[in-house]
Amino acid sequence: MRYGHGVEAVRAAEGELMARVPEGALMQRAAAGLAAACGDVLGRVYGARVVVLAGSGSNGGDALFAGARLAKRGAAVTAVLLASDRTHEGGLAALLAAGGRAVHPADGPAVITRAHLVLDGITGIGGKGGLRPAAVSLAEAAYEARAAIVAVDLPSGVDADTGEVRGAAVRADVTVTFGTYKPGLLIDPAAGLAGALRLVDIGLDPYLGAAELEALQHADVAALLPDPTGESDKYARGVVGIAAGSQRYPGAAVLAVSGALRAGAGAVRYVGPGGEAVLARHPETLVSTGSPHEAGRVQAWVVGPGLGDTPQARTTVGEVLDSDVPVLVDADGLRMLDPERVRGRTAPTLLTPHAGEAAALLGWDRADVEARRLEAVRTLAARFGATVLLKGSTTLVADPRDGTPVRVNPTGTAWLATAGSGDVLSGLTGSLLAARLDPRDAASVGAYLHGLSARLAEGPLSALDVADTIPAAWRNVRS
Ligand SMILES: NC(=O)C1=CN([C@@H]2O[C@H](COP(=O)(O)OP(=O)(O)OC[C@H]3O[C@@H](n4cnc5c(N)ncnc54)[C@H](OP(=O)(O)O)[C@@H]3O)[C@@H](O)[C@H]2O)[C@@H](O)CC1
Ligand SMILES: Nc1ncnc2c1ncn2[C@@H]1O[C@H](COP(=O)(O)OP(=O)(O)O)[C@@H](O)[C@H]1O
Ligand SMILES: [K+]
Repeated sequence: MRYGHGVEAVRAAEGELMARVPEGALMQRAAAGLAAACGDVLGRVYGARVVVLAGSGSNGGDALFAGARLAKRGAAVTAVLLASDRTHEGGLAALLAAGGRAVHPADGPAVITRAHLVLDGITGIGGKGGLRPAAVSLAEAAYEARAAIVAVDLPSGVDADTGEVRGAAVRADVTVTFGTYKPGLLIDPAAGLAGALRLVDIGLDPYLGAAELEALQHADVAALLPDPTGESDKYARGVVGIAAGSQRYPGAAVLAVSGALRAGAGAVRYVGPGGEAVLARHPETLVSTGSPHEAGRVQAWVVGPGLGDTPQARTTVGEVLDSDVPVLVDADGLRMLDPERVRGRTAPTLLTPHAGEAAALLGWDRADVEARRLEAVRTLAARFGATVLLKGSTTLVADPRDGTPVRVNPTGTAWLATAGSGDVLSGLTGSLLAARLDPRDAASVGAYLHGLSARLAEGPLSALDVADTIPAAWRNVRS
């Protein structure tokens, strides 16, 4: 598991640790890890041209001390001092003593153009808002130069706690972060500016407290995957009911059923007008045309994909919500969903909106949901008393229980932004719910396998390709 903590938790942990170690020790640990990472990026430190963009805080201090270490190893290091009267004194002295030099920001672009590596030490967890004008031109010069850009702790200009980017920000190739991952490194749009992540242990772990975010890794997913045992029959493995599709969108039914069948359901019951299309593709499906409560016993329901917005669709959603098994509500099922109705359910509910659907449920603009995903997903979970999986370039899963870390999905590719891939996710996740995974686990394992399937499919893909690659993703996680 990868854990993430917000700025307050990091500052508190740093405070406790600093009281136990000699002054400056933490910064030296950070700088040592940073210099080692720069060495790896450069390949050869001796003779390399390195530029340190040094802001006025400790982030600049880290970068200057790392610059000093690189200078001692034979790099030509130039620091651009963004606030020359407030530069970290110890860091600057160390750099100068190691043979580095310092220049005014006006001279920055010229040295950046010739650099092999630019260290972004403008702001870290103390940064507020986007980059200020003097820093913007340096960040642009770095982006245009051929240098590798290594961000110190965070790409400067992003919001460490939320992943928001409210103005100009550094676009890094690598971010070397200290002690723990910050939310802004894991959640888009900021995460998209961080490049490859590298965590340096500075000894904070014992003081960090409960995580705010978690990202499952292969081993965590492997431990959660439901495998049939020798005793299992199809009912024990879980029967999933799918109420999806319409005359107009029968494909959504096929896709949701595909996702469910590929994710190990013992059986799939399909209810709705898409039965013919479903059977043509998946003859193993148990199809009925009546209403959900006439369909036979299931261990979980998926309702919504391609359902349309008719009175019949509403009745279907209502009936499914009346059931006493876990329910996943997606797409059209999310229209006009009543929070009290969802809160009143006796079994868990999992909502899987994309940003547009989340915006409609929240009464926000879609752009605000995309900019403030963490807040959006938490607000929805609290309002509906349900687990919420918010889809998009970063998929998040929030649980209504207080203090439960939000899960961030680390897999996926932008190729997933293809019509119908969300329908596959709903079927896949429904199967996991039917296999009796807790809704938060079902949602995060579902998103993980979905994203991994898309990656394994490599390149352009259709929604059915994603479904067809789920078994390969399952094996990949197990291997
Ligand atoms: N504490 C520890 O033990 C350890 C901390 N560590 C390191 O310290 C970092 C945190 O350091 P920090 O608290 O000094 O804040 P930091 O990120 O440097 O930024 C604050 C400065 O930036 C300025 N500034 C703000 N916004 C700005 C903007 N938009 N554009 C430009 N400038 C802006 C602001 O100036 P002001 O607003 O006062 O003008 C202020 O001076 C942390 O990320 C990690 O790298 C590691 O060494 C491990 C041990
Ligand atoms: N830029 C992106 N990067 C990664 N995954 C994405 C991106 N955009 C969308 N996705 C994923 O693609 C899927 C699209 O689902 P959805 O929006 O419901 O589409 P549809 O309704 O067409 O099925 C979701 O799993 C979502 O997380
Ligand atoms: K930085």
